[in-house]
Amino acid sequence: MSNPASLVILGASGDLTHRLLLPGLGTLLKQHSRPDLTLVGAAFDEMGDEKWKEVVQSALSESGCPQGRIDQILATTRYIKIDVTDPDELRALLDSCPSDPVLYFALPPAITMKACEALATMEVPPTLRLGLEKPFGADAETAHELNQLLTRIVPERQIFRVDHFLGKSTVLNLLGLRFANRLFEPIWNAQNIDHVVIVTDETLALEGRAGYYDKAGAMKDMIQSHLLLVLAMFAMEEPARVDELELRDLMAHVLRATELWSGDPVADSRRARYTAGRIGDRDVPNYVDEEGVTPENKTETLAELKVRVKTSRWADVPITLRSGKALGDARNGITVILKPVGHLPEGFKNTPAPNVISIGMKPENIAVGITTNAEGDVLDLEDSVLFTELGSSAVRPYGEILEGILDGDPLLSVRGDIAEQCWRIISPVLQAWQDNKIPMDEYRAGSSGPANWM
Ligand SMILES: NC(=O)C1=CN([C@@H]2O[C@H](COP(=O)(O)OP(=O)(O)OC[C@H]3O[C@@H](n4cnc5c(N)ncnc54)[C@H](OP(=O)(O)O)[C@@H]3O)[C@@H](O)[C@H]2O)C=CC1
Ligand SMILES: O=C1O[C@H](COP(=O)(O)O)[C@@H](O)[C@H](O)[C@H]1O
Repeated sequence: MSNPASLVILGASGDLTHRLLLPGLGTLLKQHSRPDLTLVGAAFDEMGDEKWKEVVQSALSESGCPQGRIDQILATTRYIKIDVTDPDELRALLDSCPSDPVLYFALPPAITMKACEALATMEVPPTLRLGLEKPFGADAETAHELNQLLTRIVPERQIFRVDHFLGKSTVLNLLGLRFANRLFEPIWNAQNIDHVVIVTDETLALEGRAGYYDKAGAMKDMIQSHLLLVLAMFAMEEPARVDELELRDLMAHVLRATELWSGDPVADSRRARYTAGRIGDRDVPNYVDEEGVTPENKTETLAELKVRVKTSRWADVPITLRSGKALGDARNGITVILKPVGHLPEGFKNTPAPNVISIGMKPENIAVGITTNAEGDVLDLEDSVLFTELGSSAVRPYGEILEGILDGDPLLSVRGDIAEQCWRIISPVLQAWQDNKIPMDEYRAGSSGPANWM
């Protein structure tokens, strides 16, 4: 049985709310009825209760939530027009919640900061929980300030820094794959792994999100948060038990040891921006011509970063993190390229390619490349793949994340020091980019990236 809670989505008219948050909630409600959950939508927009209910109905039914449970939510949900930076309006919003409030900040980071400053000036309900979207702050300094500000509002246990990649089943599966198999953990180290690549290439372009994205860019939007956390899960030492304290300590340990590969941001990072092109049957405009974009912001839509984890397990293993938008093919996952075998017996007709382990995040799967003899020829080597599709979790990543917040379980939320470490790692790169030390390359929308990156 769940506790009564009022889930207040600040930024209810935004892209995140209708595209990921509400559908995630729908998958959660499909699994577990939460009769005591009240949903409140709040934003600047004038949309009103009726339009909000349409948004909720459409997003929850798209996720397969049974109509009976949708009706339960629709019976009490309402929409409030608010400027979240105004303390009086926030106060009134909190006072109107019928049960323990959970404020979910689906807002641009600068607005989240202002809303938290407003909250810090008032007395809040002692049970108030805060769910904060990424990017957490806008740089290392503001992330630190935000952490300090938040602890003036509620204790750390009531702060949920959201990173929905931690709710993805393949990311969680890194634990099972490594620590519940004899096969993988013994080779999960610099003695056996040559290099690692973690990629999220999207075919989505800006999708009307200039207000947020043009101030963030690929490095802050994806690498600073999601991909560094995936790296932390990928590279962590073995936990004694799977709980919040162990996992978050071990993730922090990896991130504290993570540095730019050579220490020089000019050598260890690249950035690029898409120009007009075609993706499938969609024409995509030049990024700088997209509505709401300020070309002077010099926002990158594709970023790459090369790092190392300075522990004996990972010494000298280059790890590349890459993420971009408007690319021709979606790629989403971790590729682990193993070293060649120590010694290959003489006589084989060919040299085997290195074994590759691919952990797909979307779709979720694991592929292990192996080399065997070709049929009927003991000396001819050929490559094949052992492949398993991971059954996608019935609850989508945002459903998992919301479940943690509603149940008060911080396992899948990002601890404050971890968020700050992620910023520390990319800070020299952001500085070098700001100082124009690294060129802004270009790639055609629908291509696989800049020609000089191949
Ligand atoms: N979209 C995505 O795919 C993902 C987004 N996120 C994160 O979610 C956050 C929001 O992103 P996204 O939804 O894309 O952004 P949008 O620009 O689409 O939405 C921002 C929302 O904030 C509201 N807002 C802005 N200022 C105020 C204010 N002063 N008072 C009240 N409401 C305000 C807007 O209201 P109005 O429209 O009425 O002005 C709108 O509802 C970002 O931190 C982003 O990183 C995380 C994962 C995925
Ligand atoms: O956080 C974000 O993630 C989405 C990609 O998430 P996925 O679960 O669909 O892979 C990305 O499109 C968006 O720009 C970013 O803010």
